[in-house]
Amino acid sequence: MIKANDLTKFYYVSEQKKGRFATLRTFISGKQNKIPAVSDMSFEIPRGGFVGYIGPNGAGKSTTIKMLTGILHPDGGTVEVAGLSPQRHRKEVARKIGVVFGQRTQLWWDLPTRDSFELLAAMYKVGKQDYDKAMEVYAELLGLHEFLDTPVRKLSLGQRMRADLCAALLHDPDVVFLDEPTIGLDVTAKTRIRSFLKELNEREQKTILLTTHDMDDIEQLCKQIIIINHGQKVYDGSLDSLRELYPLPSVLEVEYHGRVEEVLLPPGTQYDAGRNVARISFDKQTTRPMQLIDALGQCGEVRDIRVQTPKIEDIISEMYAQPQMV
Ligand SMILES: Nc1ncnc2c1ncn2[C@@H]1O[C@H](COP(=O)(O)OP(=O)(O)OP(=O)(O)O)[C@@H](O)[C@H]1O
Repeated sequence: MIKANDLTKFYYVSEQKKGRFATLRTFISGKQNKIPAVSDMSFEIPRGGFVGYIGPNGAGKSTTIKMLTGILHPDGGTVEVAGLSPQRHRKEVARKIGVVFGQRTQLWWDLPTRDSFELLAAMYKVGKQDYDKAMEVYAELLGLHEFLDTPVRKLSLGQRMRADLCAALLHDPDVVFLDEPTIGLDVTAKTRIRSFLKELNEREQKTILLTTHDMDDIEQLCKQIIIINHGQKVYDGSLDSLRELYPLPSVLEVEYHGRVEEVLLPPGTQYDAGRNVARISFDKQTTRPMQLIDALGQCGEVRDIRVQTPKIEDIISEMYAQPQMV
């Protein structure tokens, strides 16, 4: 459904002069540096795939999405979405894809949410029957009824994200690109969006490419992950295989009120007497955090519990610490 072949993109950035009148001298010199944002990127995503496209800040994720959606022209390589080139067949591809940028909205700020949907449906030439059917399904699944008549600027972030998802799906695209759809949302809002995306992929067989910095999004949703760093692909496969290659533990931290029975702490626990905090590493695949919470709860009166899961940045650091695998 999506094919990228040696996809490459450079940006040209003015060479910054230093010292007196730096801005003016930068402007006059006109010298530009060529910065590779994406280099020789190749991957394939099958119909019905759910792919996490991940990497640290500045890795080249948004630049790739912009090339896949036809917003940017590649400097090298080719891309195909639903059998078409987004650059040569931009309009046809636009009908086959839906895009959500978590940081921006495609809805009209001052209009009631419903009016934005109607405008988008008219732009995509969605017939009345299809529009009504899509609204019936998505408004229900995303819980939009309560704010359909509210202006977009008055929506909470979670409500706006749900509305943006609906807007991206009204023309029934085969492929959905999601750039950080859960950014800034609370746990309940994230859970709601994730279960919707799962259903969209499983029931409607939409092909989804998701960029995110949230490992829980990846764990709960993605069948395939592609990791990029400095514009290059460093991993393409399942999360389970990645975990086997780079096992990284989660960490449970328990903070206590008052005295702690240190002798009862499970083996491997580090206890920081100054902060009254116990820390233990565990593998989420083999150990349930509840078992450890129970054990640590026996050692004193618990004030707070925190679980830290490995971050994608940690996995990438680990990959570079073991370069033979990259
Ligand atoms: N318009 C631009 N002009 C010049 N350089 C750019 C431009 N857009 C992005 N870049 C640079 O290209 C590289 C890749 O940027 P990109 O936005 O694709 O990364 P990203 O992985 O999406 O990052 P983030 O997770 O922070 O959104 C970065 O070094 C960035 O500074």
